[in-house]
Amino acid sequence: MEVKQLNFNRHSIQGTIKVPGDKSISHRAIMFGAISSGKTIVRNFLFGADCLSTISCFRKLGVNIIQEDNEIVIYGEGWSGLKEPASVLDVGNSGTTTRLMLGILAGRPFHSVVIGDDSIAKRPMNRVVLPLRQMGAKINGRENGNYTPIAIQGSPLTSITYELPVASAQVKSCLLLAGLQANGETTIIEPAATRDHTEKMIQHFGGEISIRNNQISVQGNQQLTGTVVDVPGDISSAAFFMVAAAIMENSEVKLENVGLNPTRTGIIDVLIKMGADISIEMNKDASYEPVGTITVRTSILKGIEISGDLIPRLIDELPIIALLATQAEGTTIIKNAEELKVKETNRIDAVARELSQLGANIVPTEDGMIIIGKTTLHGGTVSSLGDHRIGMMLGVASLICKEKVILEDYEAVEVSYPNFFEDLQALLK
Ligand SMILES: O=C(O)C1=C[C@@H](OP(=O)(O)O)[C@@H](O)[C@H](O)C1
Ligand SMILES: C=C(OP(=O)(O)O)C(=O)O
Repeated sequence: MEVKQLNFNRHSIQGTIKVPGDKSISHRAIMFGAISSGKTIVRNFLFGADCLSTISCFRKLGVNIIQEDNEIVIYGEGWSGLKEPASVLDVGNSGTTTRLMLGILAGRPFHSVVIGDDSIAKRPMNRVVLPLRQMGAKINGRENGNYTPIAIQGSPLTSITYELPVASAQVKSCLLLAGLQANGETTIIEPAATRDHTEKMIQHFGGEISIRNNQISVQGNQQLTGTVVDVPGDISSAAFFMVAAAIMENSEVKLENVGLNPTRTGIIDVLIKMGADISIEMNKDASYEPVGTITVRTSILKGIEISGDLIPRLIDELPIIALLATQAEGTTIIKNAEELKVKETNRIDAVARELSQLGANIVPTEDGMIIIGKTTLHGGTVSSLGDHRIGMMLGVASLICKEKVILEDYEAVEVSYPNFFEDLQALLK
C-alpha cells in the first residue's frame, strides 16, 4: 500500500483541462469492436486499469487488439471470432467488465471462468446471473453464482422480457448483449433512466434497437460492423475538478471535450441547484455522443435534496458531491442511493468515515447520507480504501484542509484516472 502526503499548499485552481476518455464508453468500444466484423478504431481510449482489464480479457478470448500510438485498433471477426480462453478471465477491479462480458459469454459456445480482485469478489452478480440463466446460460459460481469466481458455459439463448429490479446500466447492457445473440426479441424495462451508451453503440456499430419510453428492445441474431469510436472525456472524472473550482477561492476551471450525455449530467444539475457558478457550451460538431465545455468558478453554495430519478444520473459522483455539500450552507440529503453500498467499497460508509476523519459532519443512512454544512476541514490521515473515487475525492478535500492530509492507498486512482494527481497539481495556483 502506498501513502501520499497531500500538502498542496495552494489556494486556488485555475486553467483549462481535457480529462481522459470516458470509462463506460471505453469498455463498450472494446467489447463492441470485439463482437463486430472488421476494423474498429478507438480514439481517446481511457488507459486506466479497468479498461485495460477489458482489453486483456478480450485478447484471451482470441481477439486481435493492438495499440497504435494513442489509439486502440480491434480486428473483430464477429461473434464467432471469440474463442474458448485457455486461462481465467481476470476483470481486476472492474464491475462493468464483469457484468457486460457475462452477457457476451452467455451466448458463446464455450466454457470460461471469470475472476477479479477482493472488491469484485464482494459485488453481487445475481443481478445478471439470474436473468441470464432465464435466457438459457449455464452459470456456476461462489454462493450459487452470486460472486466470483464464476464459471460460465455459453449456450443458445432465448429472448426475454425483463423488468430490472434495480436501475443499473450494467445489468441492462449485459442483457442487451445477450439479447443480440438470442432467438427473438429481448425487451428490458428500466425503473429509471440509466446511462444509454450501450444503446447508442449498438446503433453506431450498425445494429438495430428500439427505445420506447423506458422499454428497450433488440432483435436477436444481429451481426455488427466495426467502426470508429471517438471517446469523449469522462464527466465522472471532470466532476472532481468541477467541485474543486466551486469550493476553492479565486478559482475558474474550464473542462473541454467532456461527454454531456443527459443520462450522465446529474452532477451539473446538482451544481446548478446548489447555486454554483457554472456554464456549459455544447460542441456543434460532436458525433453520436454529445460533447461540450464546462466552466466552473468559485461559488456560494446551499444544501439541497438529491434523490429519485436523479440518482442513476450521478451515481459515481456521489462521493465528490458529498464533499461539495460539506461546503454548502445548510443540509444536503442524499436518498434512494442504496446502490452505493455495492460499488468498489460501500461508498456510504467510506465517504462518511473518511470525510468525518477530516472534520466533516456526515450521518450515513440506509439509502444515502445527511451532510450538514458548512464545515471547516482540518488535516488527518485518510484512506482511499482501495476505491478510486474515494481516493480522488479525498485528494480534492485536501485542497481545502487547514493542515496536511496523508492519503493511504492513493494508487487506487489508476482504475479510472492514472494521472489524476499530476493533472490536479498542474492547475493549482
Ligand atoms: O454501465 C456502466 O458503465 C456503469 C454503470 C454504473 O453501474 P451500475 O449499473 O451497477 O449502476 C456505474 O456505477 C459504473 O461506474 C459504470
Ligand atoms: C462503480 C464503478 O465502476 P465499476 O462498477 O465498473 O467497477 C465506478 O467507476 O465508480
